[in-house]
Amino acid sequence: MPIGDSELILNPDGSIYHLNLLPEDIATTIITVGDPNRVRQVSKFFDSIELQKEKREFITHTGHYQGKRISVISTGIGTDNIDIVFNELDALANIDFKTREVKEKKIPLDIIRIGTSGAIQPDIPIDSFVLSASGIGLDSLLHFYDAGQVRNLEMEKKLNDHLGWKQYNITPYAVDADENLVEIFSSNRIQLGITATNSGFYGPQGRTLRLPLRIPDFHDKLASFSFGKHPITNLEMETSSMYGLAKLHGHRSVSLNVILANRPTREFSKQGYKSIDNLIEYALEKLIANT
Ligand SMILES: O=P(O)(O)O[C@H]1O[C@H](CO)[C@@H](O)[C@H]1O
Ligand SMILES: O=c1cc[nH]c(=O)[nH]1
Repeated sequence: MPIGDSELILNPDGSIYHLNLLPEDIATTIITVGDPNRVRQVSKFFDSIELQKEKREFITHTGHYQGKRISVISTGIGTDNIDIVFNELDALANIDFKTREVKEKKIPLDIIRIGTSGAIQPDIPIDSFVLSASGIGLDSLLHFYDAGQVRNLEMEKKLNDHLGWKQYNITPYAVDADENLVEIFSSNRIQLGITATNSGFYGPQGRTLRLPLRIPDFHDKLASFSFGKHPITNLEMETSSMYGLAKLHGHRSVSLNVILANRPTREFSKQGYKSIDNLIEYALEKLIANT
């Protein structure tokens, strides 16, 4: 049955509603960044840029880097935006916009986040890199999808028992990164860890400026949890939902983050742009060497 006009929304030029893109505009390798200005920071490394489009906070550049076609797209902040970006990217790849039917032969995408984050372990240096082996969702996005088959239910159970946050109506979900992409982007330059994703930057990451917080031992509870080889290392706002929605759609996803803040030591990077540049170069190098 064709997907209705109110569900798959196309603009008058045939492009998808929020991303403003046509199916041919995207590569199958996609870098996502939160900050729209970071799109330029990535594409400045490309040998050529064939397409630049934007709408709202969603800027896309598609080009070639050492012979590989790559798209870089800004998601803006938060898992609510990840819901839009991942559903619309999948639609671009796997729904026929003319018939409004899901295509029989699916195209898998590789989606790599180059983001920024705050460490919750004191020994993770500012400006270092963390690769999220798993994402823990303190947000609620994945609870709206039938996602049991892609969640790490064993980790979820152990985590929920450890946190005891049902009293605050918080029931985290957990999803692992794509194993092959973890291998491709691993090296001694990047630390693997479990990333906790939440729906805000202040209270939801245990920050207080003027408002008192409800969970007094928020960081300690998260930082004292580990599963398998990794503790929870860092907090940011996209990874858990990326992993969930990528897996549900049959895509591969991995999240790489520069540590800009160390919450226990209360430090913040003084060279954020440069450190992000370093992670972009690292990610592009790994992409070319391995895919
Ligand atoms: O730098 P980006 O990729 O946006 O990532 C981090 O920075 C934003 C908050 O400042 C959130 O999106 C968080 O996940
Ligand atoms: O502490 C931080 C730093 C960057 N991004 C976040 O979401 N949190």
